[in-house]
Amino acid sequence: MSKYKHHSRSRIQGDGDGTNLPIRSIDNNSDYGEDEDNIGPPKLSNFGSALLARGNDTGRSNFLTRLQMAETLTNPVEPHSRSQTIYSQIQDSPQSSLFATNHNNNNVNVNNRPLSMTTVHDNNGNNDEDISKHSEKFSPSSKLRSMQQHMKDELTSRYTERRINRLLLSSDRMSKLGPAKRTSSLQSIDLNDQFASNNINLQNNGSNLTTKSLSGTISTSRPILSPSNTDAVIPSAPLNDYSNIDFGDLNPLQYLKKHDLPSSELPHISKIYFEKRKEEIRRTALRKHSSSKDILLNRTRYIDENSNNNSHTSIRNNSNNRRSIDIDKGSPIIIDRSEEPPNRNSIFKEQQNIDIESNVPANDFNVKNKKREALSNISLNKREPEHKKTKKVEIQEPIKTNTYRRNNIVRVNDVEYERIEMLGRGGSSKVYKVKGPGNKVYALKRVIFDEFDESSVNGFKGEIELLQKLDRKDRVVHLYDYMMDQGLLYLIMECGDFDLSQILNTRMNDPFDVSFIRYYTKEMIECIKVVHDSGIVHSDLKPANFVVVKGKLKIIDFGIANAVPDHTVNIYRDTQIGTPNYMAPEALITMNYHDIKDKSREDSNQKLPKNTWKVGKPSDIWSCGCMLYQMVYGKPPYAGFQGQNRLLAIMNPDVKISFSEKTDHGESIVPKSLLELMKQCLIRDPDKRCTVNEILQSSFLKPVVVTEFFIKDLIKNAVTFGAKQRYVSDDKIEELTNDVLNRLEEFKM
Ligand SMILES: Nc1ncnc2c1ncn2[C@@H]1O[C@H](COP(=O)(O)OP(=O)(O)OP(=O)(O)O)[C@@H](O)[C@H]1O
Repeated sequence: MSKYKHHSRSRIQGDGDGTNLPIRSIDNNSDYGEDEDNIGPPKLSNFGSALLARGNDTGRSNFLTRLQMAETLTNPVEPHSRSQTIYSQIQDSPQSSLFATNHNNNNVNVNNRPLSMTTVHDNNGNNDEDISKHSEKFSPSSKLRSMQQHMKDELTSRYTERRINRLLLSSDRMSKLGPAKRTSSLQSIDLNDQFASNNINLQNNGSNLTTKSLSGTISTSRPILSPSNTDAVIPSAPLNDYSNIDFGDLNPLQYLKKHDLPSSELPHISKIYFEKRKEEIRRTALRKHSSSKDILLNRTRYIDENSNNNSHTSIRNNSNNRRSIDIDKGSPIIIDRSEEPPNRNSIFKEQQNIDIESNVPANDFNVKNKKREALSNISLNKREPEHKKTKKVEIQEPIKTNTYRRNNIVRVNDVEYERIEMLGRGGSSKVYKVKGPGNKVYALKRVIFDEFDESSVNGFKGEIELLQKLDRKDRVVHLYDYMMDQGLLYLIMECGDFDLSQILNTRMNDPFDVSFIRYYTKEMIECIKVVHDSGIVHSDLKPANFVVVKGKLKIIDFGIANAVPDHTVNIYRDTQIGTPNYMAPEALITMNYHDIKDKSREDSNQKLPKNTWKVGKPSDIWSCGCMLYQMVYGKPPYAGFQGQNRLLAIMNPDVKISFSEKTDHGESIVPKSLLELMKQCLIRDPDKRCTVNEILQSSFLKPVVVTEFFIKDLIKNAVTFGAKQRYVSDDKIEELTNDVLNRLEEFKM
């Protein structure tokens, strides 16, 4: 610093009078922003290096050319040492000063550049202060002096220019951020500067750059906050009215130069410039604020509407159909907190933050007033827009990532479930494998229904009730939790591994395996028994409604199930739903109220809707028969008929189901017990159909398994008995037969 001071002074002393140094710039395109990294004023030598290293080769070569010209004029005979010294100093020595350093080594090659053939230095250690003497020593010509003076002027003006710009920049910054650290460096310049009389005083708000005079050296004083202090600076009156200046991309200094204005106008122009900048910043912030306010308003309105209507993000069209919202795209019920509008507290916090950051001395009355004013205008606009913009992006970013993450999260009664994969989908539902608290795996069924359709609401309520009723029954998936809200139903259930339809599909081309059929038939009937024993008709039994949970088949989905008192009782539906392939004829045949002659309704004169369908426990048995049939022959009984014909075929008693003794593969013989069971399940008359208990006791599910030895022994005993007894009565034969059969019971599986 002192070095810098010293050289500055030397230089001015070299000027002779030291006054009214014109502010000039060699390079109008100087990027003063580069200077931001330098703390404190640049050293002259740095500046010299920067001048050459700026990348402007033209500028550098011009400068060197001028040096060389001066050299040539000064010393046409011995051109070597002096300019080379300058050149190397400029290029190489950040510590040295262009005119201050004494160099004895005149053969320094910097950056492999050829040594300059000219010099303004001698080898005797004369420094820049003595340049004029030096010049006189070698050549007293006035032309040389003016040349050297010109160069010095140029450097001085460059330095001055940079310094002013730094001051302007720091002043600009101060206007936005309040006094910053750099202020102290500015102050230290001022304190150390012996040319304090030639000050440029910057006022704190950055808008007033005032000066008494500009001369050889420009120093800055500490920004003055107190209004009384500002009196100390009396700006000279502007030559013109600059209030309508259009700066374009120019800063005040560039403007000054462009319009060839005297440097004394710089403070006035700067004032206008900063005022305009401030106004621009304010407007940008206001725009930003108003748009964020709009968003806030919209969100608030949106939330209000939703809470008032007790609805959620689902959108209905006029025909009352829910817009299908895929859970993949985010559940409407999920509250994405990252998108919640900022509340008043957060805004207040932001204001506080801004106040803290602004770091304005609190004891200053004006500043306090400004603070209040800024707060009342919502002080989001108090900071630099660029800075704010960056901050805004930072806030926005997590929303994206959050959105992605939250798409996998579903909240049911305040418990979060993370989606793992989709297990299956039904008519109006999707079922997901989810991870819940404690990393436990569940099945989450999400059903969209018309919340304004009473029957569907009741239907789903019924399903939940049935699942709850059957809770803890071993053959029904366990319902852990549910949430029914605004057209969406969430069921958190026990998770199965596969459903029966998947199992059947994978075994489709496998050889006929009676054990497999027996096993799954039994599993299926066990499930149906639990349902029927609870007085419930499922009425939509199909392979997809059975899932294997830890090796056990369990029943899911009671969507259209109904509670009925006993096997013989039917219920009457006003809607025909179910899966045609597995539906019993009675569930398909439309009845009108004249046709209804049902035991359970004889005593009632109740009018029934015109189109009704009769379903009862036997309907489930029919469905069961269809599934059995599919396991044996690969497809349900009427699957050969397409579309409408299938329904007609099921309803038509003349369309008989064929029970082949051979499977589709041809080779295998279908066991009689199995054939018999299928026939019993697929009897058209529901009243004649077998029940679940009968199926469970059927010889197919309870076959007699005896050993070869048992058969041999039986035959041997029968022959021996016949040989000994010449006459055996019919009663005796019956008795013996029953005895054998009773013994066989023990061999039933
Ligand atoms: N608890 C569960 N565990 C494993 N998978 C399941 C579970 N619940 C349902 N699934 C799977 O999701 C599919 C559809 O489920 P579900 O049958 O309950 O839906 P739905 O809308 O009632 O279908 P539909 O109305 O057509 O009967 C099932 O076929 C099964 O593959």
